Amino acid sequence: MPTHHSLPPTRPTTVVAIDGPAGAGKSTVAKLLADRLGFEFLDTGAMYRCVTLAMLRVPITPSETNALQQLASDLQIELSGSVVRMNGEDVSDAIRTPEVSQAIGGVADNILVREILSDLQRRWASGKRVVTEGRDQGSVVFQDSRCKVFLVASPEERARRRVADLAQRGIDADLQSVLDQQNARDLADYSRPVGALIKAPDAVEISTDGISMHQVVDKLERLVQARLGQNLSAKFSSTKP
Ligand SMILES: Nc1ncnc2c1ncn2[C@@H]1O[C@H](COP(=O)(O)OP(=O)(O)O)[C@@H](O)[C@H]1O
Ligand SMILES: Nc1ccn([C@@H]2O[C@H](COP(=O)(O)OP(=O)(O)O)[C@@H](O)[C@H]2O)c(=O)n1
Repeated sequence: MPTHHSLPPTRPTTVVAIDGPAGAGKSTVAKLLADRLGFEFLDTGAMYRCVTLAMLRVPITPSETNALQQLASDLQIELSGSVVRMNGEDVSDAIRTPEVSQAIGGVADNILVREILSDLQRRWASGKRVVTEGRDQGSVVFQDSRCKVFLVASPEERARRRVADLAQRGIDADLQSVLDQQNARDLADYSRPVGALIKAPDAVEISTDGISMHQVVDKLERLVQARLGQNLSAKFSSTKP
């Protein structure tokens, strides 16, 4: 039986939590910030997207709550950088179709699914330095984080970005229908009883309207330095020759 002294030292978990509505720029800036800091990047929306894709493939509906919860707890989700694997299959592109975005609300509303995925997120981050992004990272999953950001942009700007994003991936989408779908998702995200999109009281709100993603990352880096300065210098001193 291992003694207390033979157990490996547990590294503290350091989390920068970024929340905000769809298209605010969370995943773009979270990835860039993680690269700059030497942190890992956690895209929690990808987990909700995996459960939704699996649900559509069976197919079952969100109203089949027991089957949906069983599906979520049986699903093996692996996130590594920008690559997303579901039961070993690379689904990095398949989870980002408009069909998945449209069906995701019923999955994200399920309280037990949220618990399963929140638990997976905490285990994934355990002992790491992480920039995470989603809807409930600062308010629920990583409430203890000392660095929380609430990223926003106007609905029109977010929809324009999403259309450009889809076009780059060869998906032709019309601005008004993207805006309509986005409004429906915003409403669901802001109003769900558990895990609703909400600015944590200790989060800093940053608007990405009219500023480049690099300017946003500069702001975030300054915030991280101010809030986590000591933890960061620990990293730099440990990597010195
Ligand atoms: N500050 C910014 N200015 C302009 N476009 C941006 C900015 N930040 C992100 N984008 C673009 O907006 C789109 C949506 O960003 P994304 O990071 O996917 O948002 P979210 O993760 O919040 O849904 C991407 O195409 C991205 O390149
Ligand atoms: N932590 C999270 C992350 C995503 N989600 C849900 O998953 C959906 C897709 O998340 P996403 O981050 O991939 O979406 P985009 O903002 O990239 O469009 C959101 O609209 C939420 O309904 C959630 O409920 N909680």
